[in-house]
Amino acid sequence: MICFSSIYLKSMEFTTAEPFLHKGLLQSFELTKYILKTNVYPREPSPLKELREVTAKHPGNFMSTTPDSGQLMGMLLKLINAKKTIEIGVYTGYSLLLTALSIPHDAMIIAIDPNKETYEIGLPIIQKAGVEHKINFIESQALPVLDKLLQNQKDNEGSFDFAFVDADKENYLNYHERLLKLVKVGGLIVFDNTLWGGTVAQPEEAVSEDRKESRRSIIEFNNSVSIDQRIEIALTPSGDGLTICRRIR
Ligand SMILES: C[S@@+](CC[C@H](N)C(=O)[O-])C[C@H]1O[C@@H](n2cnc3c(N)ncnc32)[C@H](O)[C@@H]1O
Ligand SMILES: O=c1cc(-c2ccc(O)cc2)oc2c(O)c(O)ccc12
Repeated sequence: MICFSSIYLKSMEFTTAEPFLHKGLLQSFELTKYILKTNVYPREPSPLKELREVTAKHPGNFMSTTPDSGQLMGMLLKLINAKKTIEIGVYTGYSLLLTALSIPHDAMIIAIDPNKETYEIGLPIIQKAGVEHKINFIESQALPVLDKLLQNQKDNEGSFDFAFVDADKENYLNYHERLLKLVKVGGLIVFDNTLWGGTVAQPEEAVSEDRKESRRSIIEFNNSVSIDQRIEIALTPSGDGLTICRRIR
C-alpha cells in the first residue's frame, strides 16, 4: 500500500486540472491517468468539464466526486431510468450536475448541503446547462430533511429511485437507515469514499489523526452493509471507493 503522504507528493507533479489523480486507489498514477484520458474525459459532457475546471481552483477541490465515479453513476441512473433522486453532500455540484444531466427532463433531485456558498460556485454552470429546474437545493444538515420527508409517509416512503451520499462519514449509517425507507424496492443508494483513501485496510496506528474518526465510521458502515439482508451490494474501487446498494426488500 502506498502511504498517503507519498501519494500527495506525487500528485503535486500534476496540474490543477487533474486534482483527482491522487484520490484514485489504483497503485499507479499512470493507470489512473490512462483511464481518465482514454475513457472518461473524452466522454465527459462539456458543462461537467467546465465545473470540474472551476472547482479545481477551489481549496476544497479534493472533495469532488471523481469523474470516473461520476461516469459510473451516470450509467446507473440511466440503467434504472431514475426520476426521483436525492443527494446528500453537494459541494460545488459535480455529482449533482452529473445527476441532473443523466435523468430525464421531468425528473428531480433533492440536493441537501448546509453550505450554499460552495453550491453557488457551480450554479451558473448548472443554469447554463439548462438543468436547474430539476434541482431542489435545500440548505441544511441532511438528517432533519430526511426525517421530515419520512414524516410524509404517503408521498415519500418507497418513492425515490436513487440516492447518492457524499457527506459527513460519521452519519453514513444514519443516512442508510433513512434512505432505505425512502428508496423503492429495486432502487439504488450509492455511497462515496467507502475505501477512505485506502485507510480501511490499514492498521489504525498507520492512519493520520485527522482521518481516524471517519475511517472508523466507514469501517463500521462497510461491516454493517456487508451483512444487511435488505440490500444487495457492490463495493467498487472507483475513485475513493463507491458502494452501490440495491434495495431488495
Ligand atoms: C465531499 S463534499 C461533496 C462533494 C460532491 N458530491 C461533489 O461531487 O462535488 C461533502 C459535502 O458534504 C457537506 N456536508 C457536511 N455535513 C453535511 C450534513 N450533515 N448534511 C449534508 N451535507 C453535509 C459539506 O458541506 C460538503 O459540501
Ligand atoms: O477530506 C475529506 C473530507 C470530507 C468531509 C469531511 C467532513 C464532512 O462533514 C463532509 C465531508 O469528505 C471528503 C470526500 O468526500 C472526499 O472525496 C475526499 C476527501 C474528503
